[in-house]
Formats: sequence, structure tokens, C-alpha cells
Amino acid sequence: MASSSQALYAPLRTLIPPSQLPSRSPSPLIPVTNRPFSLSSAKPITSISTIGATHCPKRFSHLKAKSSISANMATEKKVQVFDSEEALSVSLAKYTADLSEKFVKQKGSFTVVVSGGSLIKSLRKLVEAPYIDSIDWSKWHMFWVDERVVPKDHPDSNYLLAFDGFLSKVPIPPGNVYAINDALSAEAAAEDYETCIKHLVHNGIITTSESTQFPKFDLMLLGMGPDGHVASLFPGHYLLQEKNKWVTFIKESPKPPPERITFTFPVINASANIALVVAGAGKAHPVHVSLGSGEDSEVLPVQMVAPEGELTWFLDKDAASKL
Ligand SMILES: O=C(O)[C@H](O)[C@@H](O)[C@H](O)[C@H](O)COP(=O)(O)O
Repeated sequence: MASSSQALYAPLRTLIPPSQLPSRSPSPLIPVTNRPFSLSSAKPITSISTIGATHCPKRFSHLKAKSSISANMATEKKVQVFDSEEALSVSLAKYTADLSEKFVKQKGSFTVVVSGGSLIKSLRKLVEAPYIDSIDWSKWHMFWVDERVVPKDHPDSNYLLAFDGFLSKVPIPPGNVYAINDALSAEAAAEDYETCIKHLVHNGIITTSESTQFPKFDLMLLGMGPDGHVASLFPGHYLLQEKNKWVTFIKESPKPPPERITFTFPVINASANIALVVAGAGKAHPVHVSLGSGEDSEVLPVQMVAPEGELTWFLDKDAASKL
């Protein structure tokens, strides 16, 4: 479906004001406090360990010719394990704030992509002192790596989750928040979001990878499911091998709701920085498979995360318990 008119961009760039959202009690996940957090509590239980260059696991060999993963063999990978999710979130806030400062200095803007799920809760320290005041929020441009095809005020909406936990607390200009158009079908919404991103590439807001020409976001903040999925890219699904599209759709997501749109791996892996934020014992298996000696019957999507830039894992000790 063609979607080239300016009118199509308007709904993409509309930040729903809280007054238009259904009345909701404050999220219990977002304790708001002005108390600065001691950075000493952010000390990883293992010192920050750099695992070195990522090597393509042998089990990827059948995918090599078909996907972009072979292009990023030199991904810098860091793994940080924290005593608690609380300590993880303190460190994640500093990491994000530091990147924001670096990119704003370098190019006058910061393009940030978020997933849904528990990641948003883990960003809670970013909307507290000192970062709430020190970050130049006016330079932020926010995107979603995936979205459920539901209205923006639906409890399943990743936009609503991010609005409640993050966006409503920071002064990012509403015009810099690129939500997915919820008035369209999954297929049309994916095409529309890709068109929006192309427009922003054309305008120089989003840069592109010199090697692949895919859009290169400054930072992607990604959660991971217990089955090793990232974004809405699920184990064994043919979308894992998408090589051309920037944004695509799925109508049979194993994780409800079934209809979603998602960035593809070539876009994910063009990123300058990716943080994989993983907490809880339920995720220990895919972490073990990705970073340790664990095995699975198939390549897990999270194993295909291999950005051109740097990959940093933020794990709590439960997620890292099998390493
Ligand atoms: O919309 C979604 O479902 C997500 O973007 C998805 O990729 C999520 O990040 C993982 O499923 C982890 O979610 P949890 O952290 O809540 O387990």
C-alpha cells in the first residue's frame, strides 16, 4: 500500500497527551523519587568483562549466506552482570545518558529505539535525578523496534507502556516521538513506519550504515523473551531471514497479541549501539545459549543480534545464573 503523503507522517508523530489517555492509576512499576542513586550500588557482581569479538557460532552456518549476520563478525561485545535488577537499571541509565551526551555533541541529535516489555521499567532511573535534568531531551528522537497492532490507548500497546513509564516524564518534543500508526493494518503499518524512517533518513535525522545502507540508529534498547526472541522476531520464524525490508509484520506472533510490526535484523544490526537488557531466571537458558555453553535445537533470534557497533548485555544475576 502506498503511503507517501505528509498526512501519513502526522499520526506517526503524534504524542498522545495524558489527558486523552484513559484514566489510569500511576504505574506501580515506576517509583518516582528524587533521591539520587549511589553509583556504587551499580557495581557489577563480576567486574565488567569484555568477552571480545563475537564469532559466528557454527550453528549459524546455514544462515550465513542469507542474512546480514555474517557482516558483523567484529561486533564489540560487553557483558555486565549485576547483583539485582535495581543495580542494572542504575547502570543502564548512566550508559544511556553517556551515549546521549556523546551523540548530541557529535551530531546534534540522538536516535533511540526501544522495545516493549520489562525494558521500560528498567529505564526508570533515566527519568530521575541526575539524568532527568542533565540529558538534552530536546535532541532525542524515539522509535519502537516493535509494536503490537492495537490502539495506542490499549493495555497491550508498547507506545502506551513507554508513555506511562518514560515519555510522559521527560521533555522529548512530541514531534520527535515516532509512534506506529495504529489506524492501519499490520501490513500497512509496517510499510508506513518504513516510509517514515526513509523520510527521516532523507532529512538526515537518521544516519545510514556505510556498509549496508540500512538505517543506523544511535542506540537500540532491547529486551529478550524467555524463548530468545528479540523485537517481534521469534525462533524458527521466516522473518529472521528477511534481508531487504526495514520494517515488517507478523500476524501469528507466539507471544500475544498476535499482530505486530517489527524492525528486521538488517536494521537492528546496523545500529551503532545495542543494549540487551535481560533480568530474571526465566531467561537464563537463552542467555546460557548466547553467552555460554548452552545449546538449543535452533538458532535463537538473540544470537543473531550482532551490530556494526557495540553490543552491551545488561544481565541481573538470575538471568546470568547458568553462565
Ligand atoms: O512487544 C514486545 O513484546 C517486545 O518488544 C518484546 O520483544 C519484548 O522486549 C520481549 O518479549 C521481552 O519482554 P519482557 O522483558 O517483558 O519479558
